[in-house]
Amino acid sequence: MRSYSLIAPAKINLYLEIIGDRPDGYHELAMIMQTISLADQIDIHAASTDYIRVYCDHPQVPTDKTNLVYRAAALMAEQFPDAYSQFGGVDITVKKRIPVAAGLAGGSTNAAAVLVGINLLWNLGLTQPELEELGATLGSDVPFCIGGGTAIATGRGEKLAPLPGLENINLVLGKYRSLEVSTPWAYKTYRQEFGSSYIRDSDGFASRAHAVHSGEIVKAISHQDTVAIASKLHNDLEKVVLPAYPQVVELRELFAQQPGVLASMMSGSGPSVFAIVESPEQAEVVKQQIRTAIPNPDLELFVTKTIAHGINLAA
Ligand SMILES: C[C@@](CO)(OP(=O)(O)O)[C@H](O)COP(=O)(O)OP(=O)(O)OC[C@H]1O[C@@H](n2ccc(N)nc2=O)[C@H](O)[C@@H]1O
Ligand SMILES: Nc1ncnc2c1ncn2[C@@H]1O[C@H](COP(=O)(O)OP(=O)(O)O)[C@@H](O)[C@H]1O
Repeated sequence: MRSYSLIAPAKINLYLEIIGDRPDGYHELAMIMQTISLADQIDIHAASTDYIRVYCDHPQVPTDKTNLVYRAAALMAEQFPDAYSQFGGVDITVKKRIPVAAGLAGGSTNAAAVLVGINLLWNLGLTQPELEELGATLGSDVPFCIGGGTAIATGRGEKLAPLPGLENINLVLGKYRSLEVSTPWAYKTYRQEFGSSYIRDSDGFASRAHAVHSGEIVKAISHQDTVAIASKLHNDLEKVVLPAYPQVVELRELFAQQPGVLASMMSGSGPSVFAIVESPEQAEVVKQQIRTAIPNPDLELFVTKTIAHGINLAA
């Protein structure tokens, strides 16, 4: 086949604990990652040229060499030069639905889809662990986005251990189009504000004196207990992002006040906020109530749910 269409779903973080800072400039994390049904579509075509070209319909997404999709294709070309010269270039179209710079891993899941798609297009036969290893060189969230589902991510986010998949947990997601949070800014600010509570060992690694504990939410996930999961949500990056973005605080509180909402929290480095809702019907009602309370068209709202897989071929 000379073209593939892939569905690239977003993620939320049900738990994000910053354990400490690392000598390589990253932070040591304990996260619980969860794939959701909100997704982009990535179409990959074998080109008649030997170029990598990226097309995208979203004004905030670059189509040059800085696009993670371009970087993923260039990585495959560099790693597999024989296949690149045999099969030629690729044209990649990104149909964006996932809000950009939102803490939903939009760029990372697009890159993951390109790795999976080119593996098929060039008949490379790479295994999922091999694709994950390549993905880690593009970004910390890329390995998770390949297989998706529910997983504990440690290290800088690239070391994965699967958890029992959570399907059909109902969510409402909100993001102000004009608000963007830079992930490097969020971590840098965290280091500046909370770095002093780290204990640094002789190798330069640091760990926080008072760690939170992911054990209880892991237990709740094993029991598929949505109410208990909702009561154990945690995100250390809220400590730096919420004070800088009062609109996000307001949205998070408004979500929490709606009937049927079990809990609300910011995802990743934000500024998207998600609410866990008891039923799909209530999720639609919550979306309407938020829209009535905040008629500002800058606020995008989505009804979505948890799913148990990552990158898939489009039907
Ligand atoms: C916060 C999270 C939570 O899932 O996601 P987003 O909110 O970006 O979706 C991730 O940790 C983001 O992962 P990702 O967006 O892939 O980050 P990368 O490209 O690897 O790193 C971007 C920058 O963030 C900082 N960074 C990232 C990961 C990490 N464990 N420690 C860090 O300090 C570093 O400054 C790095 O240069
Ligand atoms: N394929 C892509 N999709 C979205 N953003 C991209 C992509 N490639 C590069 N970017 C850039 O990456 C930045 C982070 O976007 P995104 O990956 O959506 O957010 P986050 O890291 O918060 O999950 C944006 O500023 C955007 O311009």
